Amino acid sequence: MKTDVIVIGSGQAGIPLATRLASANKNVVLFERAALGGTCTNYGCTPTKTMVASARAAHVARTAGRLGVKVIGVEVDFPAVVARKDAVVAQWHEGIDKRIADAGERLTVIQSHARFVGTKEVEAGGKRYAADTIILNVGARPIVPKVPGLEGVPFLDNTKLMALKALPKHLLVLGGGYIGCEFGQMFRRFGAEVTVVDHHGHLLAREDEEISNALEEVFRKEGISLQLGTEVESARKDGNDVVLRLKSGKELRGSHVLVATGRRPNTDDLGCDAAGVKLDAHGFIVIDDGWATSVPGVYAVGDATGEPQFTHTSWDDHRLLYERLVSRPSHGRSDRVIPYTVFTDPQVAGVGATERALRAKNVEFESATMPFGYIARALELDEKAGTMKILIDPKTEQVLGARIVGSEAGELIHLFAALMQAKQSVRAIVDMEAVHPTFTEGVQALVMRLPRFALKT
Ligand SMILES: Cc1cc2nc3c(=O)[nH]c(=O)nc-3n(C[C@H](O)[C@H](O)[C@H](O)COP(=O)(O)OP(=O)(O)OC[C@H]3O[C@@H](n4cnc5c(N)ncnc54)[C@H](O)[C@@H]3O)c2cc1C
Ligand SMILES: NC(=O)c1ccc[n+]([C@@H]2O[C@H](COP(=O)([O-])OP(=O)(O)OC[C@H]3O[C@@H](n4cnc5c(N)ncnc54)[C@H](O)[C@@H]3O)[C@@H](O)[C@H]2O)c1
Repeated sequence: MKTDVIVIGSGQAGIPLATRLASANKNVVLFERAALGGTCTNYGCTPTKTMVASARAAHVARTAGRLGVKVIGVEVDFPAVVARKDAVVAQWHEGIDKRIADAGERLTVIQSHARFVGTKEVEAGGKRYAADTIILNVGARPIVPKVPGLEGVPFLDNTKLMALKALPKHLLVLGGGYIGCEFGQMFRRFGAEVTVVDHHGHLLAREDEEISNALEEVFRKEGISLQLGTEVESARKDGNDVVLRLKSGKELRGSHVLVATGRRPNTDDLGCDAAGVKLDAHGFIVIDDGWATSVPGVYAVGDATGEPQFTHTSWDDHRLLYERLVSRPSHGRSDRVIPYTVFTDPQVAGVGATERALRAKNVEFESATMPFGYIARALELDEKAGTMKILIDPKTEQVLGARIVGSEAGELIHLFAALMQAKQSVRAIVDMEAVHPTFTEGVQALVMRLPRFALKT
């Protein structure tokens, strides 16, 4: 069958590209081998942030005494938490189904695995489909680290953990990155014992030390055990327990293990060789600044490209690639800033470079830091944990990087992201009147800690 456009994968870029192209009178075939909506909707952002909200409610109730409110007997109804999560995911599915229906007859959705059998030809469900334009939005899946014995214990990934019917007694988390931190704190707040193990010396290894430290302090206070800078040598099952043996000889015993050690692209079963689509050494699809692969007319978007693995990045890939496909000018991958947020409590949000990265490249910078607890709003709400950091270019006053660990950090970081995208001086934040009492006042105070913006006598 010949069509105008083939989209493989219904992730954060695949569905909007397929539906918008169909609405623009292209005949589109969208292939999806699992649930429509991909990782974010089914096993990622939507379910986790829904469950994080329940975990926070439990935490706020348990600690309400600090605000002079007595709460007696906080109990987490884990099946109810899971049911609420499933209901929110179902609500998203309704939205996806409507969007696909609204795209009309030009869009055909085929629930099947698709793989290349030629340059511009794919096979799915025993049939062949060809198109001049093919878009790959195949996403990624968990990496299973080479730990002897791990394959033999029934370890969990993010999908399996969220499908549990009962709360684990003691969750061992392998990996202290995004998933390890979000799930680790969430399950601790639900009432499980939690131990996080990472071979790096800090949680969120890519961050500057003081950023990781701020989160580690909170985790330790909440009773999460951190085993950092240590290798897991082997794993084994012992009765109902799972045991991780560390290189030091120490053994960690838990009821369940979550593996959260990064995600690899879903390209090993895509038949890229048959098409001549080039992959890098880790299996990521090699693309140019305009999402074009090594085969003219074949594009790739989202997690499988090796760009930062975020929903907003994949969605933005769709927005910018669509403009190119309909011959409207658009900027490329390199001309955008990508903010991010780890949805722990406090959140950890960032944009641009870390100090470590700037130093490694010998880039000149000025920096300022400020504890989050200095903010009036933080004091009033008793949300004092965290810290903030800004790095600017001394010549242009533009932001090179910013990090916020604190309440609503994921909202606040956009102040810096917008300035960076507009390539404007951070002076705008000094000159802006910030409403009192808001967290944004604290962001302004952070910027005014840079000596050039300090109040003068
Ligand atoms: C637990 C967790 C929490 C997360 N939380 C956040 C968050 O809070 N914020 C954020 O920005 N990001 C978050 N992410 C990351 C985010 O989910 C992804 O970056 C996002 O979903 C983008 O994915 P994508 O569009 O590249 O592809 P995906 O959404 O992964 O979709 C790819 C689709 O392609 C299908 N597919 C693959 N190969 C084939 C094939 N050959 N044929 C047919 N179909 C195929 C797959 O079944 C899948 O449905 C989280 C991820 C996880 C795992
Ligand atoms: N809030 C969000 O935006 C969000 C939430 C969840 C996931 N995600 C995305 O999903 C991606 C994958 O998340 P992730 O947490 O799996 O990966 P990650 O890259 O964030 O963290 C993986 C961690 O595992 C550690 N690690 C790797 N191998 C190990 C081993 N053998 N033993 C011990 N530790 C080991 C690494 O040092 C690292 O700290 C993230 O990078 C992110 O892009 C985003």
